Amino acid sequence: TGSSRPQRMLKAVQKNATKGDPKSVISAIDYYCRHKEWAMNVGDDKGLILDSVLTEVNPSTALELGTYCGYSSVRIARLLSPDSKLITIEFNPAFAAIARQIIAYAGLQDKVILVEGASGDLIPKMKERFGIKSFDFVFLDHWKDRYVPDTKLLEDCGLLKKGTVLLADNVICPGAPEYLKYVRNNPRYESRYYPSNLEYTKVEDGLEKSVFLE
Ligand SMILES: C[C@H](C[C@H]1O[C@@H](n2cnc3c(N)ncnc32)[C@H](O)[C@@H]1O)NC(=O)c1cc(-c2ccc(F)cc2)cc(O)c1O
Ligand SMILES: [Mg+2]
Repeated sequence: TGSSRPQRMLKAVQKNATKGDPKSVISAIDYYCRHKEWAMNVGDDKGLILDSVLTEVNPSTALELGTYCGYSSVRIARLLSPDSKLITIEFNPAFAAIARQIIAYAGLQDKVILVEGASGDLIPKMKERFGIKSFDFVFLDHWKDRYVPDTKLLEDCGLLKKGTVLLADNVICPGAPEYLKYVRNNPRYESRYYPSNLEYTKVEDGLEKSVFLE
């Protein structure tokens, strides 16, 4: 059987990026996905918005839901300060295996804890397993109909604190209409939409940033 798209993406990183250089890993993936084979990374355009929100928040503990191949894990971890950590959750073992290799190639394995499993099962275990009191930043990029249940789960597990920033990908394409309704009509959140485009295309998409106020 042939290779998979994630395997080809990893090959492109190993061929075109410099080991230990996160910026070159990001560029190698963006080049490959724009010119060779599309893939569902947050991408370079929305990536710049992710970078600016991260720089503003400067989180000590960050959570990512939906690692895929680790592109946004590398984007996030490269901007974390020395003792900060990113926990990223991915339930597809094949994707997780590629992501581990891409994160390691970027030299960021000490800042990223990749956990294999479903967000709904793992979020309630964050405190006991990883000693997390609360998250400063959450990047939602997994199944779009899990954004609302998992946000409620994070609230119920006491993993959000005053000022925690949630940043959600794909709120227009593929779309997360229930999530937009939830955060925009909820007095416990202050939300703002950042217009952009679906990764590597001209299709409209954007990120929704929601600050937890409770
Ligand atoms: C959902 C995927 C991203 C990953 O999330 C993991 N996952 C899921 N649910 C869970 C869980 N509950 N717990 C842990 N991991 C979990 C999965 O295995 C994928 O690897 N992302 C997308 O589907 C996605 C799709 C598009 C897209 C847009 C236009 C098109 F024409 C076609 C596709 C764009 C994007 O930017 C995406 O992000
Ligand atoms: Mg996405």
